[in-house]
Parts: sequence; structure tokens; C-alpha cells
Amino acid sequence: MSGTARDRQLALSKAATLVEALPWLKRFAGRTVVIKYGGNAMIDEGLKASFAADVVFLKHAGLRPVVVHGGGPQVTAALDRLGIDTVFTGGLRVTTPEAMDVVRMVLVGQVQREVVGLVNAHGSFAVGLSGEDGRLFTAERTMAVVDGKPVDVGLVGDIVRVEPEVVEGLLADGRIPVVTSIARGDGGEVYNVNADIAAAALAVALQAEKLVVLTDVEGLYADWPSTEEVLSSVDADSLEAMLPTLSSGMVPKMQACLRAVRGGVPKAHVLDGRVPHSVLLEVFTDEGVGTEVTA
Ligand SMILES: Nc1ncnc2c1ncn2[C@@H]1O[C@H](COP(=O)(O)OP(=O)(O)O)[C@@H](O)[C@H]1O
Ligand SMILES: CC(=O)N[C@@H](CCC(=O)OP(=O)(O)O)C(=O)O
Repeated sequence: MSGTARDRQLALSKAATLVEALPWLKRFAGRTVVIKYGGNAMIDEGLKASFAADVVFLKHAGLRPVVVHGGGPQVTAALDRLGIDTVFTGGLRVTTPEAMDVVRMVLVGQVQREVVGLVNAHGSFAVGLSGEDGRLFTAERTMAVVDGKPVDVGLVGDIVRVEPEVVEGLLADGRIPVVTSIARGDGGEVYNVNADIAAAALAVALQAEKLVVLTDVEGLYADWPSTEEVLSSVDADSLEAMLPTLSSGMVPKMQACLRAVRGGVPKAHVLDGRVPHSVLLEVFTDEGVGTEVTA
């Protein structure tokens, strides 16, 4: 093919991508999308920058993105440096009072600041919040479930109340809220909340159009640890039946997707955050990517 013909074909395919986005741009105008940015998806500087660009793109395209970030690997690295062992049970970090201080310091003081900085490379959009701010999240102590039995995991909370006004105020002001999954209990105790669960609770409270969860696998594998088949779509009842068979970080992630769709969020998606611009591909293309959870 001559250079000119190739150039013309490339231009046509770029135009086709833009045109494919048109119905989605119309459909999602003014809608809220909650994006959970997992610590395992924060791999390198290029990917972090492409995630931030996607979030800012959504905002300029007329959506209202809200970021809930994780940072589990970053917390584990900080605990290692302090000589504190890490144990996960049923996908939740066993959180001693000593570990809780580190979790809060790393998530709010380090990871949230980093995400705010990445988004604000594009303008003065991002404002960071902990679940403690404006009493956004109230939590109660919870347990992990292993083989159907509850197991104590220390200062881990589940969200029992969301007061989304502080986030709604920021959205109305044209900002991009960047939320950390730390919450207080009614008695003032501080809890470590899994970030997938926090993102789902917030998506429900904001009546979001979508919950998008970025992680380090292609989606939900049908028969993990085999990675041959990614489920492209699963409904809430089938997912609930699968829950007891899931392991590690997929347990809270899929509980979160279930909670979102049962709470009225039309769709939840688990995407591979290692693929650049996976958020844009999910929101603005016909096929979507990863695993979609529907009610
Ligand atoms: N059925 C499954 N499909 C995909 N991943 C699974 C499955 N079961 C367990 N996993 C594990 O769950 C991990 C994702 O959870 P997690 O490590 O908590 O991610 P994140 O930090 O993004 O929240 C995957 O990397 C994989 O090791
Ligand atoms: C209770 C619990 O497990 N809390 C998580 C909070 C951070 C998180 O969820 O981070 P990722 O999304 O990167 O996994 C933790 O301490 O690691």
C-alpha cells in the first residue's frame, strides 16, 4: 500500500473510533462514573499517566468521574520496611492497631496525594478526600469469610452509611473527587476498608451509571487459577453463586460488583488496568473490555 493510501486508511480508522464513541458520549453526558483504581494497576509512570488522562478525558467528555483508589501493595511495602508482617484473609488485610496507622498514613498521605498529582497534571480538577472527611463513610467492624466461616481480621470495616454530599458538592463544582477507603465508626474508631467495597458503596450512594474496577488481571476468570477463559458478562445471581469459589482479592472485588448492581448501579466492570486507556475502551467502544456485571 502506498504511503498516501495507508495514511488515508489510518485517518478513516481514527474517525471510525470517534464516531463509535458518539452514542456513548450522548448516553453518558452528565452521568457519574465511579472508578476504582487498584494498587496493582499503579504499575509504572506511563500507565499512571494514561489512567489520569482517561479520567480527565471523561470529565471533558461531560461525564462526572469519581476516583476511589486502593494501594494494598504500597501499604505492604511500607509495613515490610517497618518489619511488620502482612497477612491477608479472604482478600482482606489483617489490620492490627499498629498496621492501621501505617495503612492510613500510606493510603491518605502517599497514594491519594500521588493520584491527585497525576490528575492535576491536566488542570486543577482533583481534590483528595478520606472517607473520614465530611463523614463520607461510616463503617462497622467486619469479618472475612473463609470456607463459609467468619474470621476476625482486626480493624477492618464495612461501610454502613454514606453521606455523599461532600462528593456531590465537589462534582457540582466541576472537580474530580479522589477518595481513600478509610472510615470512622460511630464511636470514632478508625477502620481499614477494602477499596473495592468503598467504591461500590459510593457508587450506590451517588446513583452512578457505572462502577469501573481496574486491577491486574483481564477480568474474572471462569476457572482460576487457569487464565484461559475471561467471563465477558455475568449477572448478579450467577455471580452470587460463584462467590464461595473465588479466592484472594477477587472475593471483595466481586462482592463489591454485586453490591453495586444490587444497589441500583446499572453495570459494574472489572478491567485490566495494565492495558493503557482501558477505561476509555470500556466507556466509549461498543464491545467494552474485561468482565461486565449486570443486575
Ligand atoms: N477468578 C479469578 N479471576 C481473576 N483473578 C482472580 C480470581 N481469583 C483470584 N484472583 C486474584 O485476584 C487478584 C486481584 O485482586 P487484588 O490483588 O486485590 O487486586 P487490586 O489490588 O487491583 O484490588 C488477581 O491478581 C488474582 O491473583
Ligand atoms: C481491608 C483491606 O484489605 N484494605 C485494603 C485497603 C487498600 C486496598 O483495597 O487496596 P487495593 O485496591 O490496591 O487492593 C488494604 O489494606 O490493602
